[in-house]
Amino acid sequence: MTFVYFEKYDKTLSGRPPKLCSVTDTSCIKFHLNVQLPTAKMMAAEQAVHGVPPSLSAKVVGSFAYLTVKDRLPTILTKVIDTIHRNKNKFFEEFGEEGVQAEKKAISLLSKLRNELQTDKPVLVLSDGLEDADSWNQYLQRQQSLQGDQDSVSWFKSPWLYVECYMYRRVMEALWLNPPISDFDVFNEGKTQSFFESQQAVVALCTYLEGLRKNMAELSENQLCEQFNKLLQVSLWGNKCDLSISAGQENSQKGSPLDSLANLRPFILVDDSSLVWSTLVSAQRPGDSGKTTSARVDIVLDNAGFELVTDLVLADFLVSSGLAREVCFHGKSMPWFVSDVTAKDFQWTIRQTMAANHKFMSKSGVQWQTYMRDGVWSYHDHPFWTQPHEFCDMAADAPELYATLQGADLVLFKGDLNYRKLTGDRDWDHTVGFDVALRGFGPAPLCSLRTLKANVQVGLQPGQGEKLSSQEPDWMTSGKYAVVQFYSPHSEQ
Ligand SMILES: O=P(O)(O)OC[C@@]1(O)O[C@H](CO)[C@@H](O)[C@@H]1O
Ligand SMILES: [Mn+2]
Repeated sequence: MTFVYFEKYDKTLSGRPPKLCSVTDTSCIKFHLNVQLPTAKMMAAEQAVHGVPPSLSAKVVGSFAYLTVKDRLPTILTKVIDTIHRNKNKFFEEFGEEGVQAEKKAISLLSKLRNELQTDKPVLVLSDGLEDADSWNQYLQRQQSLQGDQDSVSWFKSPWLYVECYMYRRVMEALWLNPPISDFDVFNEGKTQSFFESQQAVVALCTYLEGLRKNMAELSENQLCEQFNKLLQVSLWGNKCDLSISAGQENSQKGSPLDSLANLRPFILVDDSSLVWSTLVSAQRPGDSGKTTSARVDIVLDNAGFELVTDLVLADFLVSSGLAREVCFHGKSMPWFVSDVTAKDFQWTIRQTMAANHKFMSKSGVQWQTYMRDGVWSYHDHPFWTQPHEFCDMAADAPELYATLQGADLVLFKGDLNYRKLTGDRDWDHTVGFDVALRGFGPAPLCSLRTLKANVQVGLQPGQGEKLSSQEPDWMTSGKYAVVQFYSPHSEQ
């Protein structure tokens, strides 16, 4: 099991994570603040108390969590501050002096936040009166009782998943407390840029989709399955293009994504796509009027820009092939992890696709708008997706969302953050089963489509993780590897 990695001292704030070296090479440890190295004994104690491995945390000096909290999160906050400042004139034009005052106050709150983070201050209660504030405050209490009263819940001492989500919620607070700029999306520029920079790839995908739509009726079941696998993999690798991992730096798709699939195949560490396919096929049932009914597929979205287009293309294929009768998209209700999809991004992407100066791209956009209008597609943004909970908490803490997902025949979870929440962002042994790591979460058959960008990975073959660790110490965080990992609650009955 990999517990601790140490960072070679590196002052650069390059987007990609710095090189990691193994636990045995302690010469390069850089101590930060008063962070204590947890011993194997401490970790074992936590596991004994909670019955599960400990949460990944910045308290493990040199770990990816530590590097993220120490370097990447402050960089993201600095960019947020810079973006707000650069938009000062726009705020003045729109709202006059009030807009400029709001800009100043928001920046001052964000600088304070960055300082709290960098000096490992206690996590503060939220008092902005937003709908979800109570739930965040209850979660803070929960963390405090899990941690014991000795230390306050703080940026470097508490679970990484929690503090990282909390940072984005505090960015929301800084804007929300400052009308008239409350609904300014600080990450919007990066998301739209990622879309425009991927135009060539988007055109290639829409053109391919058009060809498929035309010939769909002639495809044999095998050919349909082959096309499904292709578009599933395009959506999988679309997850490489997120902006949070690169601290907001440009990260788009240039050439045709379909051409790279064969070369990328060896980097899929777990491929359960045949189980995803059989789930879709077995959801086809004879309906009342003699017509076959097919699956409802839910897609828990991750990033806007190119990744979202790959998801829409997959969803279009599912519906136009008849494999799905309905697709429900789940997105975020506030700007989140730099590049995640909000309702505005979702609508904007469809509108931009419609307005494109390319026949098949605009045709796809019109088709997607029609699916939305007719209710074949729908978009939902439950507040639970922007809370810090592990998904095993969903049934108790967001029962109505759990019930909604139970109505699906298949739920696709896109991206790394969703994987972290599915597995609780814990230091699992790599050979632990995905079903075990889900800890009871299973509203419906589900599949994670994720490129690896955080050091949690379960469901590998014995020795597979060790081999990768010895060859490429950053295999879990480089975005080079991916998984298509499936679980069905029905197969346990
Ligand atoms: O969910 P996504 O978009 O695939 O990735 C989000 C992400 O970049 O944010 C975190 C780093 O700050 C990592 O867990 C993860 O790699
Ligand atoms: Mn994301």
